[in-house]
Amino acid sequence: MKLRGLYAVTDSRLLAGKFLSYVEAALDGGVTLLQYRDKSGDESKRLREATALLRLCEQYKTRLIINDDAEVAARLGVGVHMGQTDGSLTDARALLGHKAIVGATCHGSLAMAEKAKADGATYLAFGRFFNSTTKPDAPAIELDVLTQARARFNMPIAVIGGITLENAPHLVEHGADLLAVVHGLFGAENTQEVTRRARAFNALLSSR
Ligand SMILES: Cc1ncc(COP(=O)(O)OP(=O)(O)O)c(N)n1
Ligand SMILES: Cc1ncsc1CCOP(=O)(O)O
Ligand SMILES: [Mg+2]
Repeated sequence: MKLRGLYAVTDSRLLAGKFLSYVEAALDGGVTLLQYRDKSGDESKRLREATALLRLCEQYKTRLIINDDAEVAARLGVGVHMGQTDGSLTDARALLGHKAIVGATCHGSLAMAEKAKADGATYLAFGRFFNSTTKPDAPAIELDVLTQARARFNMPIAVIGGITLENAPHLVEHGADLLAVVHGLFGAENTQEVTRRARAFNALLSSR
């Protein structure tokens, strides 16, 4: 599967009061994958918001990914992103079927990436590469991991953590396919700026 471009990741706190308008602005600028990431633990809210995002994604022909929760992904017929403590990747793959996008957090570990590949991951996610206001405590990793991963894996590689339009070119040069971004995309003053940033992130990946 060819997966390359901007991977927009939502954040319920950052997007409070402007959730759908900011997501639609990003979709308008071009989004390869949209991840619904909500850590509130409010299940009915999660299902309601994810359903609203699915409608928008259908309109813009974008693939929706649910963070952490393979059951919700199965209910909606979309993909899932699984962290190291979010349950079994093999089970998620079995639940969602062979066509679904199943992403896996590998932090900075090639061994985790090998296992994720063997367990049926669609893409491998590495990070955090830079300081992140969204998840400051995520383990920091070096750019060198990306170089090694690119040389070893012939499958889509997502990168995450403090990515901005200024630092993203380094990640693309080192082999990233998907730029997974929260604050660097949605931490904008207005919807026009979100759209401009989405276009600019995509331009970094389309020129190579
Ligand atoms: C694309 C992408 N990469 C990594 C993560 C982080 O997943 P995880 O380690 O499970 O942490 P949380 O996001 O659940 O806090 C991600 N969500 N997306
Ligand atoms: C979920 C996650 N995992 C590692 S860093 C991160 C947060 C990404 O958000 P931001 O792009 O704002 O740093
Ligand atoms: Mg998780």
